[in-house]
Amino acid sequence: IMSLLRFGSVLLLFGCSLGAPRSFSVDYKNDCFRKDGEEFRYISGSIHYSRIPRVYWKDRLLKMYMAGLNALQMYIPWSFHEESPGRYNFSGDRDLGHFLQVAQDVGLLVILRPGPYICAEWDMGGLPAWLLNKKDIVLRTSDPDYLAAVDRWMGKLLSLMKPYLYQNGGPIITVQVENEYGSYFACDINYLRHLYKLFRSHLGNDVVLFTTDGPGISYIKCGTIKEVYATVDFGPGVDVTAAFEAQRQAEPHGPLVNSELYTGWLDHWGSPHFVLSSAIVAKALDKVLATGANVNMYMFIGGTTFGYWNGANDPYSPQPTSYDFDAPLTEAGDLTEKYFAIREVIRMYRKIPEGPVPPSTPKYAYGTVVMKKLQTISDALEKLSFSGPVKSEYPQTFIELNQAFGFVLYRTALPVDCSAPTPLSSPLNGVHDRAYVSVNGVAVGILERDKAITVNVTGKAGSQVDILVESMGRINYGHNINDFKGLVTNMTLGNETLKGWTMYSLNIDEAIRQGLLSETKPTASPQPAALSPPTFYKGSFIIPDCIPDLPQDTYIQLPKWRKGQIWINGFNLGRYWPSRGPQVTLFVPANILSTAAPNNVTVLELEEAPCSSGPCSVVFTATPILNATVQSDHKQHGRLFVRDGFL
Ligand SMILES: CCCCNC(=S)N1C[C@H](O)[C@@H](O)[C@@H](O)[C@H]1CO
Repeated sequence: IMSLLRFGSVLLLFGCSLGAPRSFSVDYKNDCFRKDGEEFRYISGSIHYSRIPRVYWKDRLLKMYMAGLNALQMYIPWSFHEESPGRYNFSGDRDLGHFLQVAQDVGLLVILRPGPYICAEWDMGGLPAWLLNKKDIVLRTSDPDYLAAVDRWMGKLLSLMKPYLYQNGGPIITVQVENEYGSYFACDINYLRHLYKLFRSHLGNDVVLFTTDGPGISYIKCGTIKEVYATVDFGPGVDVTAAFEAQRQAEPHGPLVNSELYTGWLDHWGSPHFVLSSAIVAKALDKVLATGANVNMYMFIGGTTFGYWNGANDPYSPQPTSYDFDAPLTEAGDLTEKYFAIREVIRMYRKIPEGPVPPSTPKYAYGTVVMKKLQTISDALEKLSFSGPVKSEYPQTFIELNQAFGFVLYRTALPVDCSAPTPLSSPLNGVHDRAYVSVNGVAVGILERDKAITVNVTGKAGSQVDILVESMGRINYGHNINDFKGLVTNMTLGNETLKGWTMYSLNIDEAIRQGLLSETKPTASPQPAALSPPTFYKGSFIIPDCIPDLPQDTYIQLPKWRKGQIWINGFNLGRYWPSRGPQVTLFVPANILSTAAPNNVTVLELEEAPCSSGPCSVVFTATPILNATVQSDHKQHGRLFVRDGFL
């Protein structure tokens, strides 16, 4: 008997139990989930590992656990892990397995949302841009080329996920198929059925699969199949009873689930920063929990969309670098009044863990860093274009030039003398998404998708016309997610179509990593101009290693700069656009800073840096600014105020 007891205790030590095997299922009889045979309700929060540095995953997850959550909900952005076909990346900040292990160590179960499409204000809703190599691909359908890529990706991903299923000893209790498919135009039930069979083939028959759709029959009709448990999502202000009645139309029995109770909302460049009061969120959470329903709060922490990863809404409206979402934990993981208000609501429904909540991280104001002018994009072409120039009669798109993100330089020449200002246009609004136009190295204007399709140019025949085109992020929701970038239609000068193009695919990130950009000899004090050709600037600062606790998190602000991209020690921090707002500062996580060497700051200013009137600088401050006044030329999104019922 002693040896049996000893053996049993060893098994328990390793999380096995001599009793019933680990199980998680839907109990249709009692309208609930069951975990290991016991009734179970999840109170969950969304966190995107792809928007938080790996070093901070445990801090954020602990804060979520201490708020009283028993689960987290996470997306897997396909493009984050397969940037080109067959080249997978699951390391460092993309180490999915490590994130799942930390979640389990902290004591959080996992609601996995692997897509293949995820929306999430992520470029093309998480779908990799290289799918657009097939120009007429119909994404999120039974398109054979799309499904072949999905089968390969899901074969790789779901095989990695299987050991992390709850039944197999891991934290994953449920897996979502697709994402709000009922909101998509295609309504291709065979596609959903294909995904169902694909998920079952890799994950087995035990794991609970579910779908999520808006709380209405119009969404549920095309978003659900009988083999997969249907859930709904809705924000504060939506009538809870009506929303769950909609779910009951698809699932007369089984647990009630709100998969996305919005705690805030997304931002767009040029629109006011969205905030939602703690009282509204707490009241909405209480109403949902009072029904006995399961709930996931979207977002519990939003984090940062680093690099070029952000998406856009349609009509074309790209989202900013910050994904703060006015969530209970700020972009930097700081505790807010909303965090504690939510915690008090949860306390009414389940025991809250005892003990200290990990504190907000200190922020350090490293101060001003003087910036020196480097080369313009046009001057540095041979350093930036690793693949060299491509010539063709008509402009090619980013994808045709084998580029997914960032910038491409399109070069041509004036075919005739333009002594009078002559319109250079994209008559079909084909600049995707913003273009910076120079003639013989002099900036002459900006073209912008849906906003500005013409600039006037002058110059002699043969003058060099440089058009730097910037992708601002692919549409991630709705009919037009197959969002090609670059000059996607022809350009005209006057009434003539411009022909004879030389295009440079630019790998700026690699050029900066290799330190290829050089300073330029200071020219005679340039006249202050309203616009300059896209130009690099560089500065550096030392963080002394004798100050305890440094480096710490910080924010970077660029006073009087207009729009561009920032790299710190080669890490692509994201886009800045203080001239449009609402975001003015960018979060700088401590892990990209160093006390062992000077910290290099590289800025690509696309419009005009405040450097012509003397030394220019950037500033590292301790406080974020996400709600600056914005240009009011931006309309809000109907769906935002209609579907999600915000007050
Ligand atoms: C303006 C249209 C927004 C569409 N997206 C909506 S409703 N959302 C639902 C979607 O499932 C989620 O990924 C997020 O994209 C969320 C908004 O944060």
